[in-house]
Amino acid sequence: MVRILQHSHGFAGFERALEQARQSKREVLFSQVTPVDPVDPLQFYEAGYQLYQGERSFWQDKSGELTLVGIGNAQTFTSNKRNDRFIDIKNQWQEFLSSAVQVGEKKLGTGPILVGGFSFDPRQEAELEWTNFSDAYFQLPAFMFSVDSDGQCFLTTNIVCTEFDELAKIWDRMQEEKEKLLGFAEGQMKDVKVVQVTEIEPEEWKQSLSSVVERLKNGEMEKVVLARKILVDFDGRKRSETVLERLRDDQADSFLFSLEVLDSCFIGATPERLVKKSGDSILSTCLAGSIGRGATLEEDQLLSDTLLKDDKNLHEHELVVNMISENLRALCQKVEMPSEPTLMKIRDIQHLYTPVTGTAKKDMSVVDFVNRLHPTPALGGTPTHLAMDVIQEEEKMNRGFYAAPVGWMDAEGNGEFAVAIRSGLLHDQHAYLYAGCGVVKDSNAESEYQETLIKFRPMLRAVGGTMQ
Ligand SMILES: C=C(O[C@@H]1C=C(C(=O)O)C=C[C@H]1O)C(=O)O
Ligand SMILES: [Mg+2]
Repeated sequence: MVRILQHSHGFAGFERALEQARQSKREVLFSQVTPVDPVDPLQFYEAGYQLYQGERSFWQDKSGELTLVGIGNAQTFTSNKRNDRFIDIKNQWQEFLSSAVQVGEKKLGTGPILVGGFSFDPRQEAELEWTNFSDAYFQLPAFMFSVDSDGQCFLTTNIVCTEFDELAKIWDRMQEEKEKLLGFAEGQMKDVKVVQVTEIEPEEWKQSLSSVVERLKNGEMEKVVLARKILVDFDGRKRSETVLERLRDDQADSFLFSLEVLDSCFIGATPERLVKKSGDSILSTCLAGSIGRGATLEEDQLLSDTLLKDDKNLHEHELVVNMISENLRALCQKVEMPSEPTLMKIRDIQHLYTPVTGTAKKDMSVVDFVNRLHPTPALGGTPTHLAMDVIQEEEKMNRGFYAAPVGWMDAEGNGEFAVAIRSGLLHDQHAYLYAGCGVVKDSNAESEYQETLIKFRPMLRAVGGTMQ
């Protein structure tokens, strides 16, 4: 566990961490939390552009309880351990923290925190656009700006000390950097233009979907989520802050995230929580079954009523509820949920929604929950392993981190992960956007295709593109 020196002055703690690194000849994390004046988190993100492009992260939960902006890599954690990628990251993190020294206030959402995500299915081979991402990628930011639910702001500075470090130099440099980042004045950003939006083989995708429907009718399995991608070309490199800004304006009640890895950025605004853990309380979400929004209140209400009674959508949804509740029961003492779904309405779409709460058994980390829950039938299918094989066979693409867990975790195993849908990857002068839908035996290729068009909308709008 992290040693917390509550009353110690920052520099004293830093000296101590360095001394420890020298003695043990190992890396020792020094982590300092200081309260800071409020600034716009996106402004802080933008402040890191010049020096830390490719090493930035952004997270904002859907209830606005916590915003995290990470700038600069104090350390990255990756894994190529395929199905063991969750446990591998958890173990690396615990091992890394065993010697850490922390000074300053200890509040949830501050201190040593990893921000990142996992791949959807490690069997998929990395296509060009995903080569920067391994089976798991997490950033321990050098500078992390946190905003809590009261709007209080904190800056965590993380320094990984080694036996060779020169104490005074590093300390001074970090203090200077910190001041620069916090004092950054927003500049005028030149935005790039969309040149072209291309759907990738939509007809083939529909055919493939129809063939899966046949297999579902034969009873081979119950549900498979099939996804596809579209390609957006720009006349230059699209900056992630412009996308985040648009997403924050349009999709404020979603989880907003960005994860820069070298010259790529995985970014999105997802309504779907996988799991949140704070102390022993657990929150998860079943989200599946969709219909569009109406142009008028009456039309919208009509669509809502239709969705709440639609057997095909209720079936899609029920499979998710069954899987999530069953798996949470294995890790919780108590699990509770309403017996009927309600609606989650967001700007372009409405979904069937069932929140699930639980009380975690002892000594669990949020990663243990992620490990157990991913992939849920909201993004994989039922039964899971058969659905994953069908996805692998039928989808002519690599999902990368799309539809996979993205979020954060702290030293005590608290954290939150969302399911990274309504998302895309910025790379070179392109954005690759992803959307999928739950296919069951009553699915129809054309209407599932239409459902993906709606799901592409928020990201397409955020990158400045249009379709049709
Ligand atoms: C697969 C996506 O969304 C999932 C599929 C849904 C559906 O088919 O009804 C609804 C919500 C999500 O669980 C996506 O947005 O890409
Ligand atoms: Mg659906």
